[in-house]
Amino acid sequence: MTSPASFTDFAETISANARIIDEFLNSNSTIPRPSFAPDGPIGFPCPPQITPIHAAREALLDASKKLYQLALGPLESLFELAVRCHDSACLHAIYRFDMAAKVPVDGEKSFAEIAEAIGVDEDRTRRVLKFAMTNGLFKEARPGFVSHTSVSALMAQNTMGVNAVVGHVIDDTYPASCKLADTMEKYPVPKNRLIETPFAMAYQTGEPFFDYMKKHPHRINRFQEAMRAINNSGPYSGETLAQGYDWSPFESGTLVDVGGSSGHTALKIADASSISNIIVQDINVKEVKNAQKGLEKKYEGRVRFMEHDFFKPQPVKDADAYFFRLIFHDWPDQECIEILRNLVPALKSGASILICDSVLPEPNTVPNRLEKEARICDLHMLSLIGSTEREIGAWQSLFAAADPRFKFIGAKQPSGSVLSVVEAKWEANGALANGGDTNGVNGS
Ligand SMILES: C[S@@+](CC[C@H](N)C(=O)[O-])C[C@H]1O[C@@H](n2cnc3c(N)ncnc32)[C@H](O)[C@@H]1O
Repeated sequence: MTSPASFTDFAETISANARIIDEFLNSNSTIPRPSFAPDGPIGFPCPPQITPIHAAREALLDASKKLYQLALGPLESLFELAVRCHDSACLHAIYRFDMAAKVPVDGEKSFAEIAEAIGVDEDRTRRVLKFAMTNGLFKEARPGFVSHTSVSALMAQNTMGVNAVVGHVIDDTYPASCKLADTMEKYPVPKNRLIETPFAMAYQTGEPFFDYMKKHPHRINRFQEAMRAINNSGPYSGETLAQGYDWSPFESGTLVDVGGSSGHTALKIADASSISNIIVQDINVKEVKNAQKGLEKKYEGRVRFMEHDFFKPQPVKDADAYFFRLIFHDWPDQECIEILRNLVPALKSGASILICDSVLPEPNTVPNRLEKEARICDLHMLSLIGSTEREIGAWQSLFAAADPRFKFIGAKQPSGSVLSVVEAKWEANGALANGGDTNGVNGS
Protein backbone atom coordinates (compact mmCIF):
# COMPACT_ATOMS: atom_id res chain seq x y z
CA MET A 1 0.00 0.00 0.00
CA THR A 2 1.34 3.47 -0.83
CA SER A 3 1.66 5.89 2.06
CA PRO A 4 -0.81 8.81 2.08
CA ALA A 5 0.37 11.89 0.20
CA SER A 6 1.30 14.83 2.37
CA PHE A 7 0.23 18.42 1.72
CA THR A 8 3.58 19.56 3.07
CA ASP A 9 5.58 17.27 0.76
CA PHE A 10 3.83 18.72 -2.30
CA ALA A 11 4.18 22.26 -0.94
CA GLU A 12 7.91 21.70 -0.38
CA THR A 13 8.35 20.44 -3.96
CA ILE A 14 6.59 23.58 -5.13
CA SER A 15 8.79 25.82 -2.94
CA ALA A 16 12.02 24.16 -4.00
CA ASN A 17 11.23 24.50 -7.71
CA ALA A 18 9.81 28.00 -7.31
CA ARG A 19 13.15 29.02 -5.77
CA ILE A 20 15.06 27.59 -8.76
CA ILE A 21 12.90 29.60 -11.15
CA ASP A 22 13.04 32.81 -9.10
CA GLU A 23 16.83 32.59 -8.78
CA PHE A 24 17.11 32.18 -12.54
CA LEU A 25 14.85 35.19 -13.16
CA ASN A 26 16.65 37.30 -10.53
CA SER A 27 20.01 36.61 -12.13
CA ASN A 28 18.77 37.47 -15.64
CA SER A 29 17.55 41.03 -15.52
CA THR A 30 16.79 41.11 -19.27
CA ILE A 31 14.18 38.34 -18.97
CA PRO A 32 10.74 39.77 -18.12
CA ARG A 33 9.00 38.53 -14.94
CA PRO A 34 5.80 36.48 -15.35
CA SER A 35 2.79 38.57 -14.37
CA PHE A 36 -1.01 38.66 -14.36
CA ALA A 37 -0.97 42.15 -15.90
CA PRO A 38 -2.19 42.58 -19.49
CA ASP A 39 1.25 43.86 -20.54
CA GLY A 40 3.23 40.96 -19.03
CA PRO A 41 5.11 38.29 -21.04
CA ILE A 42 2.71 36.01 -22.89
CA GLY A 43 4.48 32.77 -22.04
CA PHE A 44 6.97 31.29 -19.60
CA PRO A 45 9.87 33.67 -20.22
CA CYS A 46 12.76 31.23 -20.33
CA PRO A 47 14.46 30.13 -23.57
CA PRO A 48 13.69 26.45 -24.40
CA GLN A 49 17.38 25.49 -24.36
CA ILE A 50 17.69 26.18 -20.62
CA THR A 51 16.28 22.78 -19.76
CA PRO A 52 16.83 22.71 -15.93
CA ILE A 53 14.52 25.71 -15.55
CA HIS A 54 11.90 24.06 -17.71
CA ALA A 55 12.24 20.88 -15.65
CA ALA A 56 11.72 22.96 -12.47
CA ARG A 57 8.63 24.54 -14.06
CA GLU A 58 7.14 21.14 -14.93
CA ALA A 59 7.86 19.79 -11.43
CA LEU A 60 6.21 22.87 -9.92
CA LEU A 61 3.14 22.56 -12.15
CA ASP A 62 2.83 18.84 -11.48
CA ALA A 63 3.06 19.25 -7.71
CA SER A 64 0.65 22.23 -7.78
CA LYS A 65 -1.96 20.19 -9.62
CA LYS A 66 -1.58 17.23 -7.25
CA LEU A 67 -1.77 19.51 -4.21
CA TYR A 68 -4.90 21.16 -5.61
CA GLN A 69 -6.57 17.80 -6.25
CA LEU A 70 -5.56 16.48 -2.85
CA ALA A 71 -7.11 19.50 -1.21
CA LEU A 72 -10.28 19.11 -3.28
CA GLY A 73 -10.70 15.39 -2.64
CA PRO A 74 -12.02 12.86 -5.16
CA LEU A 75 -15.69 13.85 -5.09
CA GLU A 76 -15.15 17.53 -5.80
CA SER A 77 -12.40 16.67 -8.31
CA LEU A 78 -14.91 14.58 -10.24
CA PHE A 79 -17.58 17.27 -10.14
CA GLU A 80 -15.07 19.85 -11.21
CA LEU A 81 -14.25 17.72 -14.24
CA ALA A 82 -17.90 17.20 -15.09
CA VAL A 83 -18.74 20.90 -15.09
CA ARG A 84 -15.90 21.84 -17.45
CA CYS A 85 -18.52 21.84 -20.21
CA HIS A 86 -19.42 25.33 -18.93
CA ASP A 87 -15.81 26.51 -19.27
CA SER A 88 -15.92 25.63 -22.95
CA ALA A 89 -19.45 26.98 -23.48
CA CYS A 90 -18.57 30.40 -22.03
CA LEU A 91 -15.31 30.64 -23.96
CA HIS A 92 -17.29 29.75 -27.08
CA ALA A 93 -19.73 32.63 -26.46
CA ILE A 94 -16.89 35.05 -25.71
CA TYR A 95 -15.16 34.05 -28.94
CA ARG A 96 -18.34 34.08 -31.05
CA PHE A 97 -19.25 37.63 -30.00
CA ASP A 98 -15.64 38.83 -29.87
CA MET A 99 -16.36 40.13 -26.35
CA ALA A 100 -12.67 40.66 -25.54
CA ALA A 101 -12.32 43.28 -28.25
CA LYS A 102 -15.24 45.23 -26.75
CA VAL A 103 -13.20 46.02 -23.64
CA PRO A 104 -10.22 48.41 -24.02
CA VAL A 105 -6.92 46.79 -22.98
CA ASP A 106 -6.06 49.59 -20.59
CA GLY A 107 -9.61 50.56 -19.56
CA GLU A 108 -12.97 49.08 -18.59
CA LYS A 109 -16.54 48.70 -19.86
CA SER A 110 -19.76 48.06 -17.99
CA PHE A 111 -21.69 44.83 -18.56
CA ALA A 112 -24.44 46.94 -20.16
CA GLU A 113 -22.00 48.54 -22.62
CA ILE A 114 -20.57 45.16 -23.63
CA ALA A 115 -24.08 43.71 -24.02
CA GLU A 116 -25.06 46.61 -26.25
CA ALA A 117 -21.90 46.29 -28.34
CA ILE A 118 -22.57 42.59 -29.05
CA GLY A 119 -26.34 42.98 -29.47
CA VAL A 120 -27.28 40.46 -26.74
CA ASP A 121 -29.22 40.96 -23.49
CA GLU A 122 -27.23 42.17 -20.48
CA ASP A 123 -28.33 39.27 -18.26
CA ARG A 124 -26.65 36.52 -20.37
CA THR A 125 -23.68 38.69 -21.25
CA ARG A 126 -22.98 39.34 -17.56
CA ARG A 127 -23.42 35.70 -16.53
CA VAL A 128 -21.08 34.43 -19.25
CA LEU A 129 -18.42 37.02 -18.36
CA LYS A 130 -18.78 36.44 -14.60
CA PHE A 131 -18.25 32.72 -15.11
CA ALA A 132 -15.25 33.33 -17.38
CA MET A 133 -13.74 35.52 -14.64
CA THR A 134 -13.52 32.47 -12.38
CA ASN A 135 -11.10 31.07 -14.99
CA GLY A 136 -8.92 34.18 -15.06
CA LEU A 137 -10.47 35.58 -18.23
CA PHE A 138 -11.46 39.24 -17.53
CA LYS A 139 -11.88 40.71 -14.06
CA GLU A 140 -14.37 42.93 -12.26
CA ALA A 141 -12.01 45.22 -10.36
CA ARG A 142 -14.91 47.60 -9.72
CA PRO A 143 -18.49 46.29 -9.35
CA GLY A 144 -20.34 46.29 -12.68
CA PHE A 145 -17.24 47.02 -14.78
CA VAL A 146 -15.12 44.59 -16.78
CA SER A 147 -11.41 44.95 -17.44
CA HIS A 148 -8.75 42.66 -18.84
CA THR A 149 -6.42 40.13 -17.30
CA SER A 150 -3.27 39.01 -19.10
CA VAL A 151 -5.30 36.14 -20.61
CA SER A 152 -8.30 38.06 -21.96
CA ALA A 153 -5.94 40.80 -23.24
CA LEU A 154 -4.45 38.22 -25.63
CA MET A 155 -7.87 37.78 -27.24
CA ALA A 156 -8.54 41.53 -27.26
CA GLN A 157 -5.32 42.18 -29.18
CA ASN A 158 -5.28 38.90 -31.11
CA THR A 159 -1.68 38.57 -29.99
CA MET A 160 0.26 36.27 -32.31
CA GLY A 161 -2.97 35.22 -34.02
CA VAL A 162 -4.39 33.49 -30.90
CA ASN A 163 -7.98 34.05 -31.94
CA ALA A 164 -7.70 31.73 -34.94
CA VAL A 165 -6.31 29.00 -32.68
CA VAL A 166 -8.97 29.56 -29.99
CA GLY A 167 -11.65 29.76 -32.70
CA HIS A 168 -10.58 26.53 -34.36
CA VAL A 169 -10.63 24.70 -31.03
CA ILE A 170 -13.78 26.19 -29.55
CA ASP A 171 -15.88 26.78 -32.69
CA ASP A 172 -14.80 23.82 -34.93
CA THR A 173 -13.66 21.20 -32.43
CA TYR A 174 -15.76 21.70 -29.29
CA PRO A 175 -19.12 20.87 -31.02
CA ALA A 176 -17.44 17.79 -32.52
CA SER A 177 -15.96 16.64 -29.20
CA CYS A 178 -19.46 16.62 -27.70
CA LYS A 179 -20.32 13.82 -30.17
CA LEU A 180 -17.51 11.47 -29.14
CA ALA A 181 -19.70 9.22 -26.98
CA ASP A 182 -22.46 9.20 -29.63
CA THR A 183 -20.05 8.03 -32.36
CA MET A 184 -18.64 5.33 -30.06
CA GLU A 185 -22.20 4.11 -29.57
CA LYS A 186 -23.18 4.34 -33.25
CA TYR A 187 -19.91 2.85 -34.61
CA PRO A 188 -18.62 0.46 -31.92
CA VAL A 189 -15.89 -0.68 -34.36
CA PRO A 190 -15.50 1.98 -37.07
CA LYS A 191 -15.38 0.69 -40.63
CA ASN A 192 -14.44 3.97 -42.26
CA ARG A 193 -12.51 5.96 -39.68
CA LEU A 194 -12.24 9.09 -41.85
CA ILE A 195 -16.01 9.66 -42.01
CA GLU A 196 -17.43 7.95 -38.92
CA THR A 197 -16.09 10.83 -36.84
CA PRO A 198 -17.53 13.03 -34.09
CA PHE A 199 -16.92 15.96 -36.47
CA ALA A 200 -19.00 14.42 -39.28
CA MET A 201 -21.80 13.67 -36.82
CA ALA A 202 -21.78 17.16 -35.30
CA TYR A 203 -21.73 18.90 -38.67
CA GLN A 204 -24.16 16.38 -40.22
CA THR A 205 -21.87 15.62 -43.14
CA GLY A 206 -20.82 12.34 -44.73
CA GLU A 207 -17.48 13.88 -45.70
CA PRO A 208 -13.99 13.71 -44.21
CA PHE A 209 -12.92 16.75 -42.18
CA PHE A 210 -10.79 18.53 -44.81
CA ASP A 211 -13.37 18.02 -47.61
CA TYR A 212 -16.04 19.65 -45.43
CA MET A 213 -13.73 22.45 -44.30
CA LYS A 214 -12.75 23.38 -47.87
CA LYS A 215 -16.42 24.05 -48.65
CA HIS A 216 -16.68 26.48 -45.73
CA PRO A 217 -14.26 29.31 -46.45
CA HIS A 218 -14.43 30.96 -43.03
CA ARG A 219 -13.58 27.67 -41.33
CA ILE A 220 -10.73 26.62 -43.65
CA ASN A 221 -9.25 30.16 -43.65
CA ARG A 222 -9.35 30.25 -39.86
CA PHE A 223 -7.83 26.74 -39.69
CA GLN A 224 -4.98 27.78 -41.97
CA GLU A 225 -4.45 30.96 -39.95
CA ALA A 226 -4.37 28.86 -36.77
CA MET A 227 -1.78 26.50 -38.28
CA ARG A 228 0.35 29.51 -39.29
CA ALA A 229 0.14 30.93 -35.75
CA ILE A 230 1.15 27.59 -34.21
CA ASN A 231 3.96 27.18 -36.73
CA ASN A 232 5.39 30.62 -36.08
CA SER A 233 6.50 30.15 -32.50
CA GLY A 234 6.37 27.94 -29.45
CA PRO A 235 6.55 24.19 -28.98
CA TYR A 236 4.91 23.36 -32.34
CA SER A 237 6.99 25.79 -34.36
CA GLY A 238 9.13 24.89 -37.33
CA GLU A 239 11.81 27.10 -35.78
CA THR A 240 12.08 24.91 -32.66
CA LEU A 241 12.42 21.84 -34.89
CA ALA A 242 14.88 23.43 -37.31
CA GLN A 243 17.15 24.66 -34.49
CA GLY A 244 16.80 21.66 -32.21
CA TYR A 245 17.49 18.79 -34.64
CA ASP A 246 20.84 17.67 -36.04
CA TRP A 247 20.58 18.10 -39.83
CA SER A 248 24.32 17.60 -40.42
CA PRO A 249 24.00 14.02 -41.79
CA PHE A 250 22.15 15.47 -44.80
CA GLU A 251 24.41 18.49 -45.33
CA SER A 252 25.61 17.83 -48.84
CA GLY A 253 22.53 15.93 -49.91
CA THR A 254 18.86 16.20 -50.81
CA LEU A 255 15.96 16.46 -48.39
CA VAL A 256 12.39 16.13 -49.69
CA ASP A 257 9.71 17.75 -47.51
CA VAL A 258 6.64 15.70 -48.45
CA GLY A 259 3.33 17.52 -47.85
CA GLY A 260 5.42 20.55 -46.98
CA SER A 261 2.71 23.09 -47.78
CA SER A 262 4.20 26.50 -48.68
CA GLY A 263 7.60 25.46 -47.34
CA HIS A 264 7.38 27.30 -44.01
CA THR A 265 9.25 24.50 -42.23
CA ALA A 266 11.60 23.67 -45.10
CA LEU A 267 12.80 27.28 -45.28
CA LYS A 268 13.52 27.26 -41.54
CA ILE A 269 15.47 24.01 -41.98
CA ALA A 270 17.33 25.65 -44.89
CA ASP A 271 18.24 28.59 -42.61
CA ALA A 272 19.39 26.32 -39.79
CA SER A 273 21.40 23.84 -41.89
CA SER A 274 23.68 23.54 -44.90
CA ILE A 275 21.53 21.01 -46.74
CA SER A 276 22.31 21.76 -50.37
CA ASN A 277 19.09 20.65 -52.04
CA ILE A 278 15.61 20.89 -50.50
CA ILE A 279 12.50 19.93 -52.48
CA VAL A 280 9.09 20.80 -51.05
CA GLN A 281 6.17 18.75 -52.34
CA ASP A 282 2.45 19.31 -51.84
CA ILE A 283 -0.78 18.29 -53.54
CA ASN A 284 -2.06 21.87 -53.36
CA VAL A 285 -1.06 23.20 -56.79
CA LYS A 286 -1.94 26.81 -56.00
CA GLU A 287 0.18 26.79 -52.86
CA VAL A 288 3.10 25.13 -54.68
CA LYS A 289 3.01 27.68 -57.52
CA ASN A 290 2.71 30.67 -55.17
CA ALA A 291 5.53 29.40 -52.98
CA GLN A 292 7.84 28.88 -55.96
CA LYS A 293 6.96 32.34 -57.31
CA GLY A 294 7.49 34.05 -53.97
CA LEU A 295 10.73 32.23 -53.10
CA GLU A 296 13.32 34.66 -51.75
CA LYS A 297 16.51 35.03 -53.78
CA LYS A 298 18.68 33.63 -51.00
CA TYR A 299 17.02 30.20 -51.40
CA GLU A 300 17.25 30.05 -55.21
CA GLY A 301 19.14 26.98 -56.44
CA ARG A 302 18.75 25.39 -53.01
CA VAL A 303 15.00 25.12 -52.45
CA ARG A 304 12.35 24.27 -55.02
CA PHE A 305 8.69 23.31 -54.99
CA MET A 306 6.83 20.61 -56.87
CA GLU A 307 3.33 19.21 -57.03
CA HIS A 308 3.05 15.66 -55.69
CA ASP A 309 0.36 13.43 -54.25
CA PHE A 310 1.88 11.23 -51.56
CA PHE A 311 -0.61 8.48 -52.42
CA LYS A 312 1.28 8.11 -55.72
CA PRO A 313 4.86 6.81 -56.18
CA GLN A 314 7.56 9.25 -55.08
CA PRO A 315 9.10 10.90 -58.16
CA VAL A 316 12.30 12.20 -56.48
CA LYS A 317 14.68 9.25 -56.54
CA ASP A 318 17.74 8.69 -54.35
CA ALA A 319 17.24 11.59 -51.92
CA ASP A 320 19.10 11.39 -48.60
CA ALA A 321 16.03 12.13 -46.50
CA TYR A 322 12.27 12.14 -46.99
CA PHE A 323 10.73 14.36 -44.34
CA PHE A 324 7.07 14.48 -43.30
CA ARG A 325 5.87 17.00 -40.74
CA LEU A 326 2.35 16.75 -39.32
CA ILE A 327 1.30 14.40 -42.11
CA PHE A 328 1.04 10.93 -40.59
CA HIS A 329 -1.11 12.04 -37.66
CA ASP A 330 -3.76 13.05 -40.21
CA TRP A 331 -4.17 9.49 -41.46
CA PRO A 332 -5.21 6.08 -40.08
CA ASP A 333 -2.65 3.24 -40.25
CA GLN A 334 -3.66 1.81 -43.62
CA GLU A 335 -3.18 5.15 -45.39
CA CYS A 336 0.14 5.74 -43.57
CA ILE A 337 1.37 2.35 -44.77
CA GLU A 338 0.39 3.35 -48.30
CA ILE A 339 2.30 6.64 -47.98
CA LEU A 340 5.43 4.75 -46.83
CA ARG A 341 5.14 2.14 -49.58
CA ASN A 342 4.92 4.88 -52.18
CA LEU A 343 8.44 5.91 -51.17
CA VAL A 344 9.94 2.48 -51.78
CA PRO A 345 10.63 2.72 -55.56
CA ALA A 346 12.58 5.95 -54.99
CA LEU A 347 14.70 4.88 -52.03
CA LYS A 348 18.43 4.32 -52.14
CA SER A 349 20.06 2.22 -49.47
CA GLY A 350 20.70 4.27 -46.32
CA ALA A 351 18.04 6.90 -47.11
CA SER A 352 16.38 8.33 -43.99
CA ILE A 353 12.65 8.66 -43.49
CA LEU A 354 12.06 11.41 -40.94
CA ILE A 355 8.56 11.80 -39.53
CA CYS A 356 7.97 14.85 -37.38
CA ASP A 357 4.89 14.21 -35.25
CA SER A 358 3.97 13.51 -31.64
CA VAL A 359 5.21 10.40 -29.93
CA LEU A 360 2.72 9.60 -27.19
CA PRO A 361 4.60 8.99 -23.93
CA GLU A 362 4.88 5.65 -22.18
CA PRO A 363 2.93 5.54 -18.89
CA ASN A 364 4.45 7.58 -16.02
CA THR A 365 7.46 8.79 -17.99
CA VAL A 366 6.61 12.49 -18.36
CA PRO A 367 4.88 15.06 -16.14
CA ASN A 368 1.09 14.98 -16.26
CA ARG A 369 0.80 18.30 -18.12
CA LEU A 370 2.99 17.09 -20.99
CA GLU A 371 1.15 13.79 -21.19
CA LYS A 372 -2.11 15.73 -21.35
CA GLU A 373 -0.77 18.00 -24.11
CA ALA A 374 0.02 14.93 -26.22
CA ARG A 375 -3.34 13.32 -25.39
CA ILE A 376 -5.17 16.53 -26.37
CA CYS A 377 -3.61 16.25 -29.84
CA ASP A 378 -4.65 12.62 -30.00
CA LEU A 379 -8.28 13.42 -29.14
CA HIS A 380 -8.22 16.32 -31.60
CA MET A 381 -7.25 13.87 -34.34
CA LEU A 382 -9.87 11.36 -33.19
CA SER A 383 -12.68 13.93 -33.02
CA LEU A 384 -12.01 15.77 -36.27
CA ILE A 385 -10.22 13.49 -38.67
CA GLY A 386 -10.62 9.96 -37.36
CA SER A 387 -6.85 9.57 -37.23
CA THR A 388 -4.43 9.14 -34.35
CA GLU A 389 -1.24 10.20 -32.59
CA ARG A 390 1.06 7.24 -31.97
CA GLU A 391 3.16 5.67 -29.25
CA ILE A 392 6.70 4.62 -30.14
CA GLY A 393 5.65 0.98 -30.60
CA ALA A 394 2.92 2.04 -33.05
CA TRP A 395 5.47 3.97 -35.12
CA GLN A 396 7.72 0.94 -35.21
CA SER A 397 4.81 -1.31 -36.24
CA LEU A 398 3.83 1.09 -39.02
CA PHE A 399 7.25 0.87 -40.65
CA ALA A 400 7.36 -2.90 -40.16
CA ALA A 401 3.93 -3.30 -41.75
CA ALA A 402 4.90 -1.09 -44.71
CA ASP A 403 8.07 -3.02 -45.57
CA PRO A 404 10.56 -5.04 -43.53
CA ARG A 405 13.41 -3.20 -45.24
CA PHE A 406 12.60 -0.06 -43.25
CA LYS A 407 15.01 -0.26 -40.34
CA PHE A 408 13.45 1.52 -37.40
CA ILE A 409 15.97 3.80 -35.65
CA GLY A 410 13.85 5.53 -32.98
CA ALA A 411 12.61 9.01 -32.05
CA LYS A 412 14.32 12.20 -30.91
CA GLN A 413 12.54 15.17 -29.37
CA PRO A 414 14.25 18.50 -30.11
CA SER A 415 14.49 20.61 -26.94
CA GLY A 416 11.48 22.87 -26.49
CA SER A 417 9.46 20.93 -29.06
CA VAL A 418 6.24 19.02 -28.44
CA LEU A 419 6.89 17.09 -31.64
CA SER A 420 9.54 14.41 -32.11
CA VAL A 421 11.39 13.22 -35.17
CA VAL A 422 10.79 9.51 -35.75
CA GLU A 423 13.45 7.99 -37.99
CA ALA A 424 13.80 4.85 -40.08
CA LYS A 425 16.46 4.00 -42.65
CA TRP A 426 15.96 2.13 -45.86
CA GLU A 427 18.11 -1.00 -46.05
CA ALA A 428 17.68 -2.34 -49.58
CA ASN A 429 19.03 -5.76 -48.61
CA GLY A 430 18.29 -5.54 -44.91
CA ALA A 431 15.31 -7.82 -44.69
CA LEU A 432 16.89 -10.39 -47.02
CA ALA A 433 20.09 -10.37 -44.96
CA ASN A 434 17.92 -10.87 -41.87
CA GLY A 435 16.03 -13.66 -43.61
CA GLY A 436 12.97 -11.36 -43.82
CA ASP A 437 10.09 -11.66 -46.23
CA THR A 438 9.61 -8.94 -48.84
CA ASN A 439 6.60 -10.47 -50.56
CA GLY A 440 3.93 -8.04 -51.57
CA VAL A 441 6.12 -4.95 -51.40
CA ASN A 442 5.26 -2.37 -54.04
CA GLY A 443 7.85 -1.23 -56.50
CA SER A 444 10.82 -3.28 -55.29
C1 LIG B 1 -1.26 19.49 -41.62
S1 LIG B 1 -0.58 20.14 -43.08
C2 LIG B 1 1.13 19.98 -42.74
C3 LIG B 1 1.92 20.93 -43.58
C4 LIG B 1 3.41 20.97 -43.26
N1 LIG B 1 4.04 19.69 -43.45
C5 LIG B 1 3.65 21.48 -41.85
O1 LIG B 1 4.37 20.85 -41.12
O2 LIG B 1 3.10 22.52 -41.50
C6 LIG B 1 -0.89 18.86 -44.26
C7 LIG B 1 -0.36 19.16 -45.65
O3 LIG B 1 -0.48 17.98 -46.44
C8 LIG B 1 -0.90 18.36 -47.73
N2 LIG B 1 -1.53 17.18 -48.35
C9 LIG B 1 -2.74 16.64 -48.05
N3 LIG B 1 -2.94 15.55 -48.81
C10 LIG B 1 -1.85 15.39 -49.59
C11 LIG B 1 -1.46 14.44 -50.57
N4 LIG B 1 -2.27 13.42 -50.90
N5 LIG B 1 -0.26 14.58 -51.15
C12 LIG B 1 0.57 15.60 -50.82
N6 LIG B 1 0.26 16.56 -49.90
C13 LIG B 1 -0.94 16.44 -49.29
C14 LIG B 1 -1.84 19.50 -47.50
O4 LIG B 1 -2.03 20.28 -48.67
C15 LIG B 1 -1.11 20.26 -46.37
O5 LIG B 1 -0.21 21.20 -46.90
